[in-house]
Amino acid sequence: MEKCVIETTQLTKQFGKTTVVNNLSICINEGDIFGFLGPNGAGKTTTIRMLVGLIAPTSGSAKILGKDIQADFVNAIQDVGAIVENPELYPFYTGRQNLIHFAKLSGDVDKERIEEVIKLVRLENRIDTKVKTYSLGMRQRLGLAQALLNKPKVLILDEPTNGLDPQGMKEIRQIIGHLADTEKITIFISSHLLHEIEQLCNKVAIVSNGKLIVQGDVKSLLTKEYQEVTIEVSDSDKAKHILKALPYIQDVVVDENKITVKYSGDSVAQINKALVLADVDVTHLAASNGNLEDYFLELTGGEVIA
Ligand SMILES: Nc1ncnc2c1ncn2[C@@H]1O[C@H](COP(=O)(O)OP(=O)(O)OP(=O)(O)O)[C@@H](O)[C@H]1O
Repeated sequence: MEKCVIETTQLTKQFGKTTVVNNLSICINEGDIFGFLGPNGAGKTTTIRMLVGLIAPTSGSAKILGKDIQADFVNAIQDVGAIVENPELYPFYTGRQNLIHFAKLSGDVDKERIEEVIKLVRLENRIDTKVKTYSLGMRQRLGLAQALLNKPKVLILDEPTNGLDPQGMKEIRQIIGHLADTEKITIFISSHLLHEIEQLCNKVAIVSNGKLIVQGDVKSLLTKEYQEVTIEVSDSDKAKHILKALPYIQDVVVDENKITVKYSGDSVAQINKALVLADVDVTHLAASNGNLEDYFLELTGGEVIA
């Protein structure tokens, strides 16, 4: 079996009588972009705080590159870069001055590495302006640059796109994807956004109420076997009859003049064509994501993941 770069074994954290992380056992392999997915309050941040040694587990253990976080903290953490909560940055320094400051603190970071990380997070254009003028996305990218200074083999990121607009989210996703590809960094990323994990990660663990629900390949766990489209038509009874006869249709549900169709493959155009050829006017046609969210509700026992 492949070795785990990050491994938790029955990791548990209780605050008073409340169990926030409950017997969590997960394994992240080298080169994974691993999504740690769960609704707000599922215990993601608490897990990450244990992974980076900010708090101690109540029981169980966590290892990074085979080294135990509790028993061998300094060695376990030496190849880890992390952003937990908001990165601490100095607003009256420029981005570059912040990086120089953090490089000095960590000791053995040379000037070339500072230039490299600026490029990796795509902040070349704004690196010499003060951080107080940065957008949230730019601050996150500077935080990421700081986490990269020591050339980590493992990056642990707690909701790095939280609060960003869609463009800012996309930039962070692109940067993270690029880091995994070119720098060969294994990445652990928490999120409550299903679509984000779907777009970015190859592996996923889904947590709810501190418990692992399932872990595995994103493709096999999150990708639907069928797609869904809603159609509005002039004659829904006739449309239903026609659609049900088509080989790639899995299900047809009629609600007045609105029809929800589950279909396999790439057949929206064919669905449209079949209806039009049978003289059914299609007044509206829209792809929907309904099932994925339904699937999640099922998995998390009714808790919504956006
Ligand atoms: N120090 C603490 N003392 C008591 N309860 C805590 C503490 N830290 C976290 N909790 C509780 O543990 C639960 C899980 O919190 P955690 O922040 O780990 O969840 P999360 O999945 O990261 O969600 P979010 O995205 O909302 O931060 C929450 O109910 C929270 O109130």
